[in-house]
Amino acid sequence: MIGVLGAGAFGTALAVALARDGRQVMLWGRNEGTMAEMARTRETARLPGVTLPEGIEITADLAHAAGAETLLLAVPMQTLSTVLGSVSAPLDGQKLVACCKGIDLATGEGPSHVIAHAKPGALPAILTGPSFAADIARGLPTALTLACEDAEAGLVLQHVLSTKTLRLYRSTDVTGAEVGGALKNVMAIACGACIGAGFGDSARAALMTRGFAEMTRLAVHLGAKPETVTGLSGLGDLALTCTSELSRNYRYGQALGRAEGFDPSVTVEGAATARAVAALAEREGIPMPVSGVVAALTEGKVTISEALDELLSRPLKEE
Ligand SMILES: NC(=O)C1=CN([C@@H]2O[C@H](COP(=O)(O)OP(=O)(O)OC[C@H]3O[C@@H](n4cnc5c(N)ncnc54)[C@H](O)[C@@H]3O)[C@@H](O)[C@H]2O)C=CC1
Ligand SMILES: O=C(CO)COP(=O)(O)O
Repeated sequence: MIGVLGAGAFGTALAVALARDGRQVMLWGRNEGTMAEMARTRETARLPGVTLPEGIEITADLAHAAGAETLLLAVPMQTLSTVLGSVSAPLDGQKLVACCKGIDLATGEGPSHVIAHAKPGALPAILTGPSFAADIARGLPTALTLACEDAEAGLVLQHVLSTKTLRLYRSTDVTGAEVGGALKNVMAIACGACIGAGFGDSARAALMTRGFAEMTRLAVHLGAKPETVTGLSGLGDLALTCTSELSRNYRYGQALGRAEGFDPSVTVEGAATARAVAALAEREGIPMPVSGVVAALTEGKVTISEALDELLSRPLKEE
């Protein structure tokens, strides 16, 4: 049995893909009324046009869902610690796969460390890479990274969670996979802002490349392998999110670039993560100029033209 905690777009899409491939899945969401409606209609507004297969048990009972041997944690990053704290069972020996992307603002940690602190007896892993929930739910071909420090558990998870259209590549470099997934959202905001402000495609390509350099610098500093950053979880997801209007982070950036408002109920992981990264970079003494500018932009501390000036006025250096 696979339990999915978080019945938003991504958790539901994963549940649909796994159930379609014959897995028994429990999908948990915190709102009883919403879950009852989902169970009745077998539909959700988060994934229009998608029918939830019968193999998905829909529940608002957290303790029940948390009993599954494998748990996919598909809640927003800044709520992960609270959600895990609401599960009273220790989850010892259970595989906890973080499906969220970001860095916890309160602790400066990625999802696997948040899991390790909340449930020290569990086996943490991360599922990350280029994939829009709508694509996964429609059964379109997708390739992701499944990273787990315990190689044996990683192998089991790779097989449990791969389907005919969802292809998982295995890694033991959890830090590298987490940093890639977290930073690509920050860079997507930067790229969206660049396009929204009319700075052009050449500027966006420069931001993606320098953003990738920042991603690599932080990941390697934290002990990751550089080749992980060039994989699906890093470069792959950066390429998708910085170039597609289907990305919420990119669209949020576009709104910033146009000095327009943005619906605060939409999940935009890169905003809080930019602030977490800026604090981490300062603490560790790592230059992360694009992340710093995105953090300042999202906090309203600089305008889009001040952000551009800040990046362009940096001392000239070697690539
Ligand atoms: N939507 C996508 O295409 C993808 C999303 N992700 C990641 O998945 C994570 C979740 O994103 P989405 O599902 O897209 O967001 P969403 O906004 O569609 O859904 C978030 C869900 O979390 C629930 N939630 C919020 N706060 C909660 C709390 N304190 N306790 C319990 N539940 C809570 C909401 O009710 C909602 O059902 C994010 O980290 C995102 O980066 C990863 C890959 C693709
Ligand atoms: O992570 C994603 C694609 O891999 C989804 O991106 P957004 O959260 O920006 O929509």
